[in-house]
Parts: sequence; structure tokens; C-alpha cells
Amino acid sequence: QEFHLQPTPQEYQAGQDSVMVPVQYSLQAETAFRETPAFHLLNTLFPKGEGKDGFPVYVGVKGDKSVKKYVRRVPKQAEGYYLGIEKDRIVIVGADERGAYYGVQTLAQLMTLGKLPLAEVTDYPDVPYRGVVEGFYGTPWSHEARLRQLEFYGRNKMNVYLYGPKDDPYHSTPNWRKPYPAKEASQLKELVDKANENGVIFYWAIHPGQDIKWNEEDRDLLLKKFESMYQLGVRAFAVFFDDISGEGTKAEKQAELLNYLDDHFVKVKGDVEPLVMCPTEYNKSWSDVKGGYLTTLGDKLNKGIQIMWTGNRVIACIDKESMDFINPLLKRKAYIWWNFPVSDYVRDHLLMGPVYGNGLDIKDDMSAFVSNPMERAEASKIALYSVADYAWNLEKYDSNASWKRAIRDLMPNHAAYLETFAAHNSDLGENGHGFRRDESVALQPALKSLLAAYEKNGEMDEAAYKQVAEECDKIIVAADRLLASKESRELIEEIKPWLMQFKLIGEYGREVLKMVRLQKQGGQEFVAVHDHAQALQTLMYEVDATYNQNPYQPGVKSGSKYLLPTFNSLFETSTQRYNKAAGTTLDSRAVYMPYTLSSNVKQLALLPMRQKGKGGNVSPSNEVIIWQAGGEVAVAMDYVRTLESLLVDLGTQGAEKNFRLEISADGVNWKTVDLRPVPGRTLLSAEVSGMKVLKIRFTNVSGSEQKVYFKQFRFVEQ
Ligand SMILES: CCCCNC1=N[C@@H]2[C@@H](O)[C@H](O)[C@@H](CO)O[C@@H]2S1
Repeated sequence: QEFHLQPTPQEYQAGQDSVMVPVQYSLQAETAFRETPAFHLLNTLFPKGEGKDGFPVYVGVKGDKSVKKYVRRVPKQAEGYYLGIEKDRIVIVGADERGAYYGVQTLAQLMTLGKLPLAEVTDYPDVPYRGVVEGFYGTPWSHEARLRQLEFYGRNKMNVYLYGPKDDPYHSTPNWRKPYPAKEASQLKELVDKANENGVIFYWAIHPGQDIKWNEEDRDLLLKKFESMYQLGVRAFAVFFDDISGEGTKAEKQAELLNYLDDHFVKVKGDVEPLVMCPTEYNKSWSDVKGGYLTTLGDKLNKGIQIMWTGNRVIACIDKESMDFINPLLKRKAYIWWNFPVSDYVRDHLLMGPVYGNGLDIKDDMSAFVSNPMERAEASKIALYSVADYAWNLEKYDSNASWKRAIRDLMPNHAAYLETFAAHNSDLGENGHGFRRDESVALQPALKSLLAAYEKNGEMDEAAYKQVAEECDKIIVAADRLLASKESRELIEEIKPWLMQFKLIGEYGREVLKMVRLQKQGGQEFVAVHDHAQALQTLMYEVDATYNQNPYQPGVKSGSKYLLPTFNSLFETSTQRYNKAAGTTLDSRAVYMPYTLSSNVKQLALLPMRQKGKGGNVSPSNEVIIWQAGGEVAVAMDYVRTLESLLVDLGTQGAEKNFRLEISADGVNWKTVDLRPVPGRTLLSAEVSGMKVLKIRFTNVSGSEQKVYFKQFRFVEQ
């Protein structure tokens, strides 16, 4: 693995020569420099710290006397820096303070080489704001995880962390008006301090839209909350109006509020970053340009205010066409919120694959590129490393090389094993956004040709067979080594269920390959191997039914795009063929899904059906659903079954008046079933106990379009 600076610098020239890493340095800088994060980092790099006879290190920013000689080498771009390593000195000059800090971060990386190459680095970021928005649904990151994240951002030259976890009650409704309790407040202060140490701007976001009143009282309460956060050290603020309905969605009012905050808070304080706002119409598929929401914001919002955008859809890669659509409407460069590797809509999957699909030609079209990550903080670092690499230097970005480096950076002593795991844990599976990722890329050809040869004409592609068998062995070893790893224990604890599942898939694949071999030989041993494979299926089902049981997409999916489906196909085909030849009746079902969803409501049509224990549920959506009059969602059973209970939750009071639930035992005759609201909740319960069902149907019978949430649609069989 040859050395590579991260993120990929704009310009890096290294000669053949090098100097030993000095044990001590002597600082040539203005005294003020000693107050900066750059100094504190520099001071950790030399074993014997600072001493007047140490190796001279000239550090400063443009305009400092100490580095006057080098000022012409410094890039003009904000946060740029020049780093020069010469025989008798090191020189770091930043275009600004954060640039100097980044120069020291680059020096830190070069020092890991054991000796310092005589080199020159002239570097700067392509995109002004780069980093992470903790904006997902689900368990907010822990305090410790956030502290680790901030160090990671400093090392990877990310300069933004936006704090906006949907499930923090003081960020969103109902308590956005209230100050944080003492414990949370002191933790936030610690985060702000940690962010400053690592050159990261800590944005505190507020999400008031669901219940804000457009009056002076709420406006002043919001200002007061900002003031209380300012007292904690926060110097950057965001206002999120996403995923809401009702009064709060009005563009004029949103703009008026933001401009008021800009004029009476940001401009008054003088040391606060430009405001960032998250619009209600935050992606093209949800925007109604003629309706004027976006152009109102573009026209009315003070120029300095940043406006976020997720692209053509909620989950979408960002390209030139997307930017050419939005920037003219906003009359500024959109602040990209990229919804990857966030997985709060596919919570049973880990997204450990490469960051790819964003345009390499849009560096001048974005004011920011920030990633919305998984609720699993450590596991998100693979993607975040590459987001940092991409946003710093788009043209030189290489997604696969970056992915490999990200894995090595995360677990230097287990990189090969983590790469094996990550390679087969990258796709999302079917989901309501239709967003997919590639998976098992290196093994796909062998999986496909092994399957095709065997299934189409019962032949054995020996080369493919060998490659898949070797991969199964690698999978089993990788899972064991990672589960037992002392390195990155926090990561291992986050992904443990998936590692257990991954090992079982490796073992299952090994048995299925034996089944294919034995079926062709007709050996009796087939039965014993078949039964072992089935035992492994049961163990996989139990992992899926036991761990990560969240109310949205419960369970533990791994290798779900090609690896496991291929093994399941081989299991079914070899068993069917064996049964035919031997006259046996071995169970050939590998995985079972008895329920099928169908819907003519656009945002529901793609939602996956999930079987959970003795029942099923339609995967919920976080979004506001536009449900047309007469629109329906239906679930068909494979054969007549008996229901125990059925729950529907549209996140809206009185939904039972606008929607009708019907059950059919034959798919022809329908019976309407009462929907009873659960007191004090938006949950509706249907009295279906003992009912025979072949099909369920749920329709908007209000005669008009309904805007609702699709939080739950779940039934249990008797
Ligand atoms: C333009 C930026 C606003 C994006 N707001 C979003 N809110 C939701 C996030 O909380 C979710 O994590 C994300 C993925 O489900 O979807 C949307 S994206």
C-alpha cells in the first residue's frame, strides 16, 4: 500500500531525498500562533517537543513576518496552505488559520513515514464547507462517538459538523424552545471545544417547523435559544424546515424568520458563521417550481444565508444537471446535504461500500458537501473518509482507491478482513427511495457464471466454483478475526450482529457448494449436507429476528444483493434436482416471503414488505406522503391465512375518517373493518382477530388528496 496523503492534495512534489524526523523543533512564529489549534497539533508531533536548538519550523499565515519569505507560495483559496520540507527547516504557511492547521495535519501524515521527504505541498479545498450533518432518524450518536468523530474530521480536513439529530427533543419539537438541561448543555460545550481544537465549525441546528407559530413570541424564543447556545460557545447556526407539514412550510415566513435572525443575531454578534437553512422542498422530486417556494427563498433570503439541497431526490448522487437546476432558483450555490451513508430507511443494512456517483465536474457549483451518515458512527467512517477526499479535490477523486485507504485508515491491522466484510455489505436492498449500491463487485462474475452454468445446464464452472469457495473461506476467517479484534473495539461492537450474520453466510455458502458437488455425483451424503445448510438458514433467520429489532427495518441483512441470493438459488436448485433423482422430499425452500405489497400511491409503491416472526409489515417512510384520493395500498398473501391483529399509523389524528381498511378471504369479496384510534396516539388498531385473509386493502376514501406520514402498517397472524 504506497503512501498517499489524505485528502488527495492539489499539488504534492516529493524529491528522492529526505531528512530524519527531528526529535525536537524550534518554533519560528508570531506569539499569537501559540493560541491556535495548529500550534497544539504541531506540539504533539515531535518526541521531545519544542526547544531552542530544535529543528526550525516556520509557521504562520499570510501577513506574518516569520513566513514573509514564502508568502507567494500560498494558494489564494481559503483554507489553503503551503508546506515545504527542506534540509534545514520546515515551512508551513496558511492562507488563513485553518489553512495553517491543515498544513500541520499534512505534516503529521508525512511524519508517519518515519523520515520526512524533501517535499512541497501546495494545497487547498475545492469546496468551501465539507463535513457531516448528524441529521438522521434513529439513536443519536453518543457523546464519546461525537468526540471521536471530531478528531476524525480534523485529520481528514473536514471543517463542518452540523448537529441536528431528528430524535433530540431539544433540537426539534416539542422542546426546541427550551434550553438544554445542565448535562446535555455541558456535553455540547465539550463538543464545541473539541470541534475548535480540530479546526471544525460546530453548527447547532434547530428544527422548529412542525409547531412554530409565526409570531414575535416564537421568534424571540428561537433567538433566546440561539443565545443560550452561543453562551455554550456555538458560533454557527442552522434552521431546518424539513420533513414537516402545515403552517411551518410557508416560504415567505421561513425567509422572514431567517432574515430576522441574520440581521438581529448573526450580524450583531459579528463572530458567527453565515446561517444555514434546510428548506421544506429540499429535493427536485418534491419541488413545485411554479408554486414558487424555492424562488421565494432564492429571492427573499439574505444573500449570505446558505440553502441546503439533497439533489434530484431525497437520496440521490449529485451531478452537474442537478446543480444547474437548483442554483438559478436559489440565486446562490446550493449547500449539498448528501444522504449517504445514512441508513435510517434501511436500518437492517450497513452501507460500507465506496463513495461513488457524484460528479467530478461540480466543484464550483456547491458551497458545501456534507454527508448525512449512519447512526453507527464508527462504521460511517469508511464513507466519510471518502467524502472528505472527494470534497477536497474532486478532479483527482478515485472512489475505489479511496475506499481501500478508508478501510486501512479505520483498521490498519485488520484491513484485509474489513475489506472482505465491507465488499459484501454495501447495498441497501429494496427501499422506498429506490437508491441502490453495487455489492460483492469482485466476486459477481464468478457468482453469476457458477449459477448460470449449474442452473441452466447442470454444468460446473470449476474456476468460478474455486473462486467462490475461496471467498467463503475468506469470509469465515474475516468474520472471526474482526469479531475477536482488539483494534477498533467501538466499530466491532456496532457491527457485531452483521459480523455474526456474515460468518453464517460464509459457512452456508461452503455447505451449498458441497451440495452442488454432491448433487451432481448423486451421493447419499447430500442429505446430511442439506440438513447442515438448513440448520445454518435457521441460525441466519434467528440472527435476523433477534438483533437490531428497530420498529422500521428490523433485522440483520448481509451479502443481500448477490452473495446470499446466489447461495439460496443453488440450495433450492440442488435440492430440487436431488429430490427428483432420489425420489426424496427434502425441503428446498431457502428463504420465505409469503406477503406481496402493491400500491398506486407513488411514494409507497416501492416500499419493501418485511416478514417478522409470525407477521409482516410494510417498511415505514420518514417522509410526508402525498396520498391521492382513491389511492390504495394492498397486501396479498400466498395462501389464505388467519389474522390476529393489524395496526396502521399515519402520524395524523383522525385518519380513520379519511381511510378505509378492507379484508378479503378470496380476493373478490371485501369486508370493511373498523379502525379504532388508540387513545392519545395516531395509531389505529383494526379488529381482525380470527379473520381469514387472502388480501388486505387500505384506501383514501376522503375524496381528496391527504398528506400523511406512513409510520406503520403491520399485521400479525394467529
Ligand atoms: C436539504 C437538506 C434537508 C434534508 N433533510 C432531510 N431529512 C431527512 C433526514 O432526517 C433523513 O435522515 C434522510 C434519509 O432518510 O431523509 C431526509 S433528508
